[in-house]
Amino acid sequence: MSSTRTSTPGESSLATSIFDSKSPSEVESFDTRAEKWHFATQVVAADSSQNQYGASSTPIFQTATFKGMDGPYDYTRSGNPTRGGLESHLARLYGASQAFALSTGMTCLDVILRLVKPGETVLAGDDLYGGTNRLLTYAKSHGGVDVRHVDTTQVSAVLPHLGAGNKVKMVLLESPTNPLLKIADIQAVSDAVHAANPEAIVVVDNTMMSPYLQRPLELGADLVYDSGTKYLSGHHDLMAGIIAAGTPKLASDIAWHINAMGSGLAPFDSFLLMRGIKTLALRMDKQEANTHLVANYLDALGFLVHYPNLKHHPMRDIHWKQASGAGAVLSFVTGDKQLSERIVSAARLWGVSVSFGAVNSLISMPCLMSHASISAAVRAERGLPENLIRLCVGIEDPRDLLDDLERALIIAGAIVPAVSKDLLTADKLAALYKADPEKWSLARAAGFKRPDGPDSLLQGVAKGLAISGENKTIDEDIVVSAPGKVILFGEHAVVHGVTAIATSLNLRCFGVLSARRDGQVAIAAPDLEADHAWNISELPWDLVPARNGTAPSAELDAALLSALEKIVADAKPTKTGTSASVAFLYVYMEMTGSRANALSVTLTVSANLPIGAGLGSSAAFSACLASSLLIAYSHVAVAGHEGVSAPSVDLVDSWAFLAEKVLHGNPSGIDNAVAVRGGAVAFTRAVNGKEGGLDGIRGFDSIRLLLTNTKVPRDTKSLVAGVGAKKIAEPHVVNPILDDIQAISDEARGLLDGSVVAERDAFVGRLEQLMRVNHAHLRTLGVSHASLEAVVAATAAEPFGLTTKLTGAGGGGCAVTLIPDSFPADKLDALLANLRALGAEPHLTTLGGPGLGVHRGLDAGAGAASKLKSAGSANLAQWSEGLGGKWVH
Ligand SMILES: Nc1ncnc2c1ncn2[C@@H]1O[C@H](COP(=O)(O)OP(=O)(O)OP(=O)(O)O)[C@@H](O)[C@H]1O
Ligand SMILES: C[C@@](O)(CCO)CC(=O)[O-]
Repeated sequence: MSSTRTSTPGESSLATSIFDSKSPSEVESFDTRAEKWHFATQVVAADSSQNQYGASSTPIFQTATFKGMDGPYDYTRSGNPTRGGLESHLARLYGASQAFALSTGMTCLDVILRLVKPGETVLAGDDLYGGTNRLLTYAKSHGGVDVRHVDTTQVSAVLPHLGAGNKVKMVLLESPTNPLLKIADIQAVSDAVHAANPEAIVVVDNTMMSPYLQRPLELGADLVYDSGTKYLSGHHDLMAGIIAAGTPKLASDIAWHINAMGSGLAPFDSFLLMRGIKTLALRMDKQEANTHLVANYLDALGFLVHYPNLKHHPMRDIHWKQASGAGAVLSFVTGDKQLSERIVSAARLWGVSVSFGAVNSLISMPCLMSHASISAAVRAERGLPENLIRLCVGIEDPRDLLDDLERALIIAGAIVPAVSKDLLTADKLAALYKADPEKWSLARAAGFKRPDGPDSLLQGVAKGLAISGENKTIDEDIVVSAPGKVILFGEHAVVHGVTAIATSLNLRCFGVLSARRDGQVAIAAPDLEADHAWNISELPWDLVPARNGTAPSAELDAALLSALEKIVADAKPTKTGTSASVAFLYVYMEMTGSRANALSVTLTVSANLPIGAGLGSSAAFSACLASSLLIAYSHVAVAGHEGVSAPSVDLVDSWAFLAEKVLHGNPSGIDNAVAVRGGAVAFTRAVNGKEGGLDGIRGFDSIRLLLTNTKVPRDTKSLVAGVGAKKIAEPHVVNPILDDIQAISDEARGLLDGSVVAERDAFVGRLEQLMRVNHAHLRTLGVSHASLEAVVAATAAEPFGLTTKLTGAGGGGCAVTLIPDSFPADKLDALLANLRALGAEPHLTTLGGPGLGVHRGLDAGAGAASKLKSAGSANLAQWSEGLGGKWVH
């Protein structure tokens, strides 16, 4: 830092200050010590210890006038102790003879330009802030100043203007420039200017760097100004400008003008600025680290990025010679102005705002915003691309910043998933971020590419926004399937945090997501006699909740849900068709995010599962819906003939759960967990701070179960809600039941997984006993039904003596009967006949089996969707065989 420093803080102000009471030796000791401190210490160590009450932060002297004739202050325009304290502090930070705090950065330039007389020349850069340009133009038109714009980032472009006869009084530099981040060699230009004319002054607008990263007075400049609104304050809650003068002569000239014009900073703003400055180094470090990640990410995606830390920056070496950091502003070119506009308007976390330097991140298009006052022709002449986007990076978590930026780029059509790349799972990305944030940012970029092809960009843009009226769609059919489930113990109780035991079923729902090219999205569910299409442009996209990353929101959005219920009701579907359509549109819209990202597709679904019978038909449907859309949007990759990876399974589960929430209101998540993962599980929902969990169990396949559909239709949503209401109204009845069902599930789990060893007969006998008690509890909870009790009675009657329990939501639907190993076939036939006579439909169904299935290697032209639509639920196995290829799980 310069050795020209203030001997007392007060001297740096226009007037002497309250610090005058300090003895020279005290002041010396502070300054001598401060000399050795690093910048991050100096910004904090404002020397305010000597004010009259020993206030540890500079007090606000909110007064216009001061009493008396011979005191150090008389009028705040000329001097104020709060401003004086700030200015002393700033003088140290800039290594200046004196520093001045003014009302704005532009006021600083206005004051500085007053040092130039009519007829004298000002050389200014050609990549300047719009406001700077405006003021210079005024000086030219009204002040008779010869303003010339040259490329000040090339010393050779400056030299020809310095010869005799040019009357160059001032050379105005910005480095890095705004917004193209070009670099001027401050030292080389200063040397050249001073060699040509010792009277000429070099002025540097240092706003992009702040004195933390660059101190131009040390490089030979004469005056520095800085918009204090930016990094110095850091919070966009005040406006200020700073002038730091390298010599007493310049300081006294500047002081004269400030006093004459009255442009000094007000006391309250001086106080705020002082407060902001103390965290300058801390903020800048974090903002810069974030900017490196964003710059790397955009660079790796193939955008032309301007940022002095990137290896390809043409003047990187000069920058690092004169500055200790690359700052927190970058700009990049997309190649298309409308594309840039869409990116900017799709950003959510990045605020669309002019200015920079605040702790929050901002995105802008300079040509439309900060540089709009420069005419389009001049912008073009100076090489400022209209599509340039400027990012001013804040202190947020970089994971959120990249998430938001990535989402904006996708929505705008600027990048598309690089499907050929192995997509990193969320877990791997999280680990990578922890280990090496830079690698993490590059790995994220590797998941995407810019749209390629002959008219790559324009095509991508058109696709991205569907401007051509043609929505994006998928390249080939996506075919999926998922099983239903049987709950053996714990239904309903599981909603309230009790463990339930369930297994998958060999009955499944099948789904085909197929392409459309008419700007519509559709569902065809022949089992429900539902076949509906909606115009994508007419869906309520403005209601889609903002979301981070690929996971769904935790809660349903009431506004979106009710809007979709209304839209679906207008199509007048059947009751089941209504709920399926609403669930489909809800998941589709939330996953898509915005209209620009929407795929025009049809989901065709059909199941050989009875619907609304307690066997998890809704969860199987939800899993098909979630997985096919996740594959379509490339959030889930199915590589070769391998199944879906574990993290992708979790992702499908979370989206299937979202659909279940639409269908069931308050589901526990057990049905979708089984539909997606298959096999048998012990599932505990995380509620009321209790930890949830999901464990696979074996042992189900060793027992024979008979499933009987009472064919009495019911609605899971209202049955679940009924138990919830009872729990609130009669906790003394419901809570002990829940505790007992927990004990039942615990014991059953032990028996099934073999951790409780029992003889076979005792094992079956105990399971039957547990089923009886569990069924009685469900009856008390009010979810049994006469039709279910009839099945219980028919199976218990002599000569059968079997145990039956309702399964799933109850209220009708299915019952499950345990068939002991020794139960004879003829008796079983007789039992089936009795059940049929009751009007029920008994099935000896195989339990267990795979979860989510994805079909690979579909025969071209298989017409999977139309065949599924017409197959009929009894013929789905045949339909599946006719697809060619194979299922992977
Ligand atoms: N084959 C299908 N096609 C389209 N939608 C279906 C299909 N099967 C189920 N659904 C959706 O799931 C809903 C049925 O859900 P419900 O929860 O009432 O029954 P369930 O899932 O069979 O029973 P439980 O939840 O007790 O196991 C239907 O109204 C429909 O919205
Ligand atoms: C009744 C219930 O426990 C099972 C429905 O299959 C509800 C749920 O867990 O979401």
